[in-house]
Amino acid sequence: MKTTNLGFPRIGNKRELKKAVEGYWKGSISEEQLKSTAQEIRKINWSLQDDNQIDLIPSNDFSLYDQVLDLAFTVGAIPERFKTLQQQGNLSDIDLYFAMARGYQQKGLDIKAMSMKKWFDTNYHYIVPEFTKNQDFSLFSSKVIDEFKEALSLGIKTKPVLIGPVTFLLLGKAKEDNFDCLELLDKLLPIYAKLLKELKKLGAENVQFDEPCLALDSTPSIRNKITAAYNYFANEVPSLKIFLANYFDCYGDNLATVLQLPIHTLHLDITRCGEQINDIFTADNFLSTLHFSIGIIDGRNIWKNDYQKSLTTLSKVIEKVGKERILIAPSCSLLHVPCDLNLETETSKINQKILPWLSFAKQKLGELSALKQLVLSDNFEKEEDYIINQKALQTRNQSTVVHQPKVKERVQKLTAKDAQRSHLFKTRKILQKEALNLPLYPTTTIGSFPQTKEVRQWRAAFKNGRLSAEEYQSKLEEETKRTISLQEEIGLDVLVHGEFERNDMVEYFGEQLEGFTFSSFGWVQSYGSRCVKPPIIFGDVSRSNPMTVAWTKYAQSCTDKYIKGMLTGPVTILQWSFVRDDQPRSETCTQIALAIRDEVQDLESAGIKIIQIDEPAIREGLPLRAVDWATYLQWAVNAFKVSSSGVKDETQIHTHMCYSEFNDIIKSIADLDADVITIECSRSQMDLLNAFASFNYPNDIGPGIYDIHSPRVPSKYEMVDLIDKAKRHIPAEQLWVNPDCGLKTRDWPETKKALEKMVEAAVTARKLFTVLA
Ligand SMILES: CN1c2c(nc(N)[nH]c2=O)NC[C@@H]1CNc1ccc(C(=O)N[C@@H](CCC(=O)N[C@@H](CCC(=O)N[C@@H](CCC(=O)O)C(=O)O)C(=O)O)C(=O)O)cc1
Ligand SMILES: N[C@@H](CCS)C(=O)O
Ligand SMILES: [Zn+2]
Repeated sequence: MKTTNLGFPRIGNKRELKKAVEGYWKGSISEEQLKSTAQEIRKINWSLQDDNQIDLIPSNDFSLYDQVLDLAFTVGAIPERFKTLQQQGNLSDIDLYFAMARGYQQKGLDIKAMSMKKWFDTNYHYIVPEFTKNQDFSLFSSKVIDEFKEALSLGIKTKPVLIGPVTFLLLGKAKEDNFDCLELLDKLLPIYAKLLKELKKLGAENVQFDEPCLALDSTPSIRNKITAAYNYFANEVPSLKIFLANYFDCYGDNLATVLQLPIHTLHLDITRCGEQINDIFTADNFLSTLHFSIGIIDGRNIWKNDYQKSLTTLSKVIEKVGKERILIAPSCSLLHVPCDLNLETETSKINQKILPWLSFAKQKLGELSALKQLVLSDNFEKEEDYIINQKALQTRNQSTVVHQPKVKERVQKLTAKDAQRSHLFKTRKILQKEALNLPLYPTTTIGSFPQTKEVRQWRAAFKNGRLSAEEYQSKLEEETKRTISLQEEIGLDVLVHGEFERNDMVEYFGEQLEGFTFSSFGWVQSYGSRCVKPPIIFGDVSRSNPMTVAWTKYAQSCTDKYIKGMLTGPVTILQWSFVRDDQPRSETCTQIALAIRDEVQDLESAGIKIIQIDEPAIREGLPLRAVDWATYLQWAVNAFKVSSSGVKDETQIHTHMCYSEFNDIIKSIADLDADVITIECSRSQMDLLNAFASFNYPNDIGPGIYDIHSPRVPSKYEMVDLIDKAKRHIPAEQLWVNPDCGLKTRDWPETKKALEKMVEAAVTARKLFTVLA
């Protein structure tokens, strides 16, 4: 029996990679310095896994930006505009790579970045490969080979990780009509084969192919492609052991196919789909040579593994196939959990009572080797590792900090009425029009304004005591006031306070809610160099004090215009936190919803007439298989409605969503019954609105008319054009004008210019509307 790992976090314990990459972008460090930091991180990660006696250690799980972009780069799937850019701008390969991820606006050139999308149901974003019908592939980068050699020189023969060809093509975007990216498989496979042969020559024995597309609803054509690809590899490189990994859900209707593949090992995510063990071992057609990687350590959450449960599962598997054909593994790459719990020392903000219940990436490696030892032990119950583990779990189960009867009671007492506004939108719209008197195409922003280095430094200084609470508050109030004056000058209709007090839109709320704790160094990569520090929900959730009322009231005191109160919604707080695993997610979500409801009502009582409850993660939380959607949508929509329905009809509730496609869930979006929804739309040139239009979406919509992910300032006419496009989908009286998302990652000069143009565009669109009417 062996242990293996599927991938390790690459940002470094203290986000060394983030700092180096951003330093390189700013020009403060050289390419060599960046590469040396990257190499040091890889070395630390490999050594750590080696020290923990992991038998099969991954390589090529490292990335300077994103592993899907790495693969596109490796197989030469470089869109034409970037090939031209490289020539015109004389870019080095590394600058070409970053240009694909971030776009390029220098030397008079203006090239749009490739788009980003959520990686399955995670909060990690990948760069979407772009494919054309006549797409050619070639071996463009030797990263996979280089990193294998690098580990070899440290005495570690790794298992290189590659995203499988079928998943890679399915994740891509066809840049031309009427062609299916999967048609490119035959052209792509020889490039993979070249890599495999080269790896084999260097001594590689195992290669991991990640094919998480197998966790999605599939088709016979996709299954045929899977069969074709892995038969091809087996023929081309017969002696290489192929480790096929699917994670985040069951193999489902793909199971029969994968059980027949000429592969060495099949990886199963037991944390998400325990029942597939039974399915496999009751199937009469799996190959007697097949090995199984049992993904039993949760790669998506931070709770200690329950050794008793795991050993029971493992013993069932061993009984069927014997120890020799088993590997113990995390359920997926450890990319989705923080690096090391040991960084949370006694000075950490983390609740010290909770600490013994947790396990981050490094600790999960320890769990893997401990489990292996326990399986091999004659009397595991007497082993120290087992006793300590069970004691920690017992303390957690019995802890008084977890269970709050009053919270449970409040959830129990909820009725349908609590999740329903008093009147239908039609009536509310009239009342709100009277109360608010906003123009046609009202202009607003999504909430955050630039989180400058200064703002972050004030927060850091406040946290470590170098700035008093009064000084911190007064600095943020000044920044808020300045931002409000600016919004007034620009002529926006509905203003925001700017969210300067927030480290993050979820962590900020987590820090103030009961039942949550938060780490000091628990960073997880969200995209590129950007990281988040997900709060940890360990117990029943409630709100003991208002969280945003003082900031919002202060902002409202600076202006006669409306300030939009700004909250994060229950589903998003749930989705972007590490969630307790001892009760259903729906229960935890309802508890959060009640806490947000309290805040909404307090904002209303403080005189705030417009309140936005952000839910960018509703779509991301959708289960991977359609059969599970209805249950999720029912409780997720209900939670939002619990949070938003405790106010008067005149109070206008907004919600905001980004990174989402709405076709699949449009009915549920309508069921949220928010008075206004603002959505990210500009990159799709309003195509996203099709879903709303064909559904005759009844409430108001603000389709984003400028892309906030790029420093580029759109012209007024571009935006007038987008408003016009939106008007072709949705009646003008329902439309709002706003950017795609918050402005926290932008700089001030471009923000100011873009918002000025946006307001000018709304004014022009209003005039055009009047003329045409
Ligand atoms: C909307 N998005 C979000 C997602 N998930 C979230 N949980 N939150 C989101 O907003 N998912 C989808 C998208 C992803 N988008 C982003 C966008 C931007 C970031 C980002 O900027 N992350 C920051 C970290 C933010 C943060 O917590 N900042 C802290 C400061 C922490 C820090 O760096 N401190 C320094 C000292 C300060 C200094 O001197 O500058 C230190 O510790 O060294 C804060 O503001 O207080 C990032 O840096 O990556 C993430 C997701
Ligand atoms: N209110 C948040 C939403 C981000 S999705 C912001 O503006 O940053
Ligand atoms: Zn957003």
